[in-house]
Amino acid sequence: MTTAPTTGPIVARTVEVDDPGPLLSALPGPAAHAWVTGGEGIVGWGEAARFETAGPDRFDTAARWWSEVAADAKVLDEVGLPGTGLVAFSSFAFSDGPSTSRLVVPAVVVGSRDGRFWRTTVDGVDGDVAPVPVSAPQTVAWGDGATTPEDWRAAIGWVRNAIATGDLDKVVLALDQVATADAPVDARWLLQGLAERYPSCWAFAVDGLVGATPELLVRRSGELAESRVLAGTVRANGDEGDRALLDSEKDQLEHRYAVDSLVAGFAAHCKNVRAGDPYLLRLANVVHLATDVRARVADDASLLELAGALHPTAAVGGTPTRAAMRAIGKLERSDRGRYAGPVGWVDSTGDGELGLALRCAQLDGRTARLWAGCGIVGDSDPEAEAAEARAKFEPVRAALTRAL
Ligand SMILES: C=C(O[C@@H]1C=C(C(=O)O)C=C[C@H]1O)C(=O)O
Repeated sequence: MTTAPTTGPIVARTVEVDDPGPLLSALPGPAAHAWVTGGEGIVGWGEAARFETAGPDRFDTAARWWSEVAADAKVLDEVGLPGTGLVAFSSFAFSDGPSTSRLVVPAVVVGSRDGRFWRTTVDGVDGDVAPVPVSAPQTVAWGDGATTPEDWRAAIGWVRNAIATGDLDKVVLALDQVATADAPVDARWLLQGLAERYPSCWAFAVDGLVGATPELLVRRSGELAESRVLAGTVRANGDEGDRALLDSEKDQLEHRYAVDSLVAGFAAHCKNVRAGDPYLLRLANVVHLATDVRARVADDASLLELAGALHPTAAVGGTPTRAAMRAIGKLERSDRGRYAGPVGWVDSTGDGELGLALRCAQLDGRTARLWAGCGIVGDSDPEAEAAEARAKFEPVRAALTRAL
C-alpha cells in the first residue's frame, strides 16, 4: 500500500470558467485522466495525492484512505455540481490478486455539465504542464495476448462441461490482444477516437487504462444509487440482430444472472432496490441487453463502499461468484489487471460514478493490451462467442489505427 505525495491537508478550489472547448482537447499531455460522456464530465492532469492498494480488502482500504483525506481537506467550491470540488480518479483491479488499484487526485481538473464549466486546482501543487500535441501512431503491429483464441475456445468447452455437471451457471471468459506501435501510445489519441465513435459511452482514462465503457456499475448521488447492467450481446446488424437478442433465451438467462448479482450486492447497503425491464442498448459495434437499476442508500455507504459490495457482478465474473472467479483464474492465462474492474471518480462527499473498465486498453509505452470478454452459459456457441469478442475488440482497435 502506498500513499503519496500529500504533505498536509488538501485545499481544493473550484471556480467557474468560460467554455474551455472540447474537454478532451483541454488535456495538455499524454499523462491524462478522464471521465467524459456526451462531451460532459471531467478531465485531469498532474498529481496532488495518490493511494495504491491491492488484494481482497482493496475497496475498504481505498474507502478509508479517501474518507480521511476528504475529512481533512478544505474544499472551496463555487459551482456545486457533480464532479466539482475535491475529486479522485479511481480504478480498481478486477481480482483479489496483486494488481494495483489506485485513487489519484489530479493537480488540475476541468469539467463541464449543463452548459457550465469549471476548473479545480489544489493549493501548492503545480499543475502547469507544457502542452504536447496529441500524437497518432504511424504503424501498429497486432499479436495475440496471453490467452490465445485457441486457449479461449478450449476454455469455453471447459466451462460448458462444468455447467453441464452443475458446478457453475455462468462464467465471463476474456481473451487479450497486444498492439505494438512505433512510438509511445498517447492516451488522448485513444480517448478522442473512442469518444467520437461512442459518444453515449463513458470515455475513461486513469493511469494508462483507457477505454469507452457502456456499463455503469454504480453512480451515487446522495441517497440515490443507480446502475446500468449489461449482459447478452450481438454484433450490430440492424433489426435482425435486435430481434435475435430479445428472443434469445440464452441471452436473457445470461442477462438475468448479471441483474440478480447486482440486486443482491445492493441489498447489503440499500433499500427499495428496483430493476426495470431489459431494453436494447445500441452502439456502433454491438447491441446489448441492458437493465437500469435504482436503489436508496440506507446506511450512508460511500461510492467506494458500494463498489466493494457490488464487484464482481455476473456481468464480468459469473454465477456463483466465487466458483466463477476460480474458473477465470484457472482458465485465463494472465491476470486481467484493471480490465473489468470499477473505474471512474469519487468526490469528497462519497458521491461519484464508477463504470466497468470494458472496451479498453492498458497502455505501457509503445504497447497496448486489449481485452474482450463474453458471458458463457450452457447454450453458448463458441463461434458466436468468438464473433462477439471480435466485435468487442473493435472500438479500441479502430480508435488506435484510425489514421493509418
Ligand atoms: C466482458 C465484457 O462485456 C461484458 C459482457 C457482456 C456479454 O457477455 O454479453 C456484455 C457486456 C459486459 O457486461 C467486455 O466487453 O469485455
